[in-house]
Amino acid sequence: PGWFSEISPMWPGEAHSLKIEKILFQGKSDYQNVMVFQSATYGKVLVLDGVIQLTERDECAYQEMITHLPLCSIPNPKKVLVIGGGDGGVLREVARYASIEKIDICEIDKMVVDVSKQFFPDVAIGYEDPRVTLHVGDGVAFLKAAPAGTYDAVIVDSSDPIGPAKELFEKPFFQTVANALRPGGVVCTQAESIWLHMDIIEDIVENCREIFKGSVNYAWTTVPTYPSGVIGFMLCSTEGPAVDFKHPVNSIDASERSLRFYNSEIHTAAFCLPSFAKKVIDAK
Ligand SMILES: NCCCN[C@H]1CC[C@H](NCCCN)CC1
Repeated sequence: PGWFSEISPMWPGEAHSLKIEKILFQGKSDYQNVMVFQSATYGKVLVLDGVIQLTERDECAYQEMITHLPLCSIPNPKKVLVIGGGDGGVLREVARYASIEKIDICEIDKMVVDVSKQFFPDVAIGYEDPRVTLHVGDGVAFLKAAPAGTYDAVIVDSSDPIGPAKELFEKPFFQTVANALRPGGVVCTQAESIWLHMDIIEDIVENCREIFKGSVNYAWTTVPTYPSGVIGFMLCSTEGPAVDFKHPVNSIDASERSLRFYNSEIHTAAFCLPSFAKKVIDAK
């Protein structure tokens, strides 16, 4: 009955719309409004505070890229932490690595976990892996409590800076991530759109260059149902064994036939930027 339009002050003057077939869930958690609807052409859709988080049709692009860009850049990931990502899609991708022994996830909103398990079983399947431990709480506090050097990789699968994820875009958070990573450990964060948020990206790159003394790179990919049709990622490593994000040392795509989006060529291509973005990001 009608259309859902994603109107937000974060992308003024534009709105992507999806045709609604049926609204399946509407609720309000302690943190945000949660909605699920069946769309006409993108499968089921998860919306938080009016912002599209994922659709069944294109979630593979985001979940696979945010996971395999960092994890294919280090030889043998063993301990991985996911901040956010309550829908479970990143967990599904992390679970593909046999070398991994422990997967921690810290999601602030339990309703996101429960709603994903109920309406997006192919995404929430990530929770079924025995290596996964779910912590419901604030990611900043969780990281502060983690012993220094605990993780090989941290993946920050956050929503946008307006709402519960606001502090996941600020400098103190990046410092806590760096402390929780081993030398040569890697972090990958959701880093907005080069078409919409060059100012936010500029600040994030500047903060990351000051905190992460290994390599700092920006990658991007296409997700049709995110505003401007693209989403980016910050890939950073701490001082220690060198990490070359642009040339994967892991070829997960060779063994994983069920990958719908990620492959080692698109891994390398993801770091190629248009000139207007290169000028800002490489200059930092
Ligand atoms: N596991 C999927 C979580 C989705 N993360 C975010 C959801 C909001 C989305 N807004 C994009 C705003 C324009 N850059 C970014 C990804």
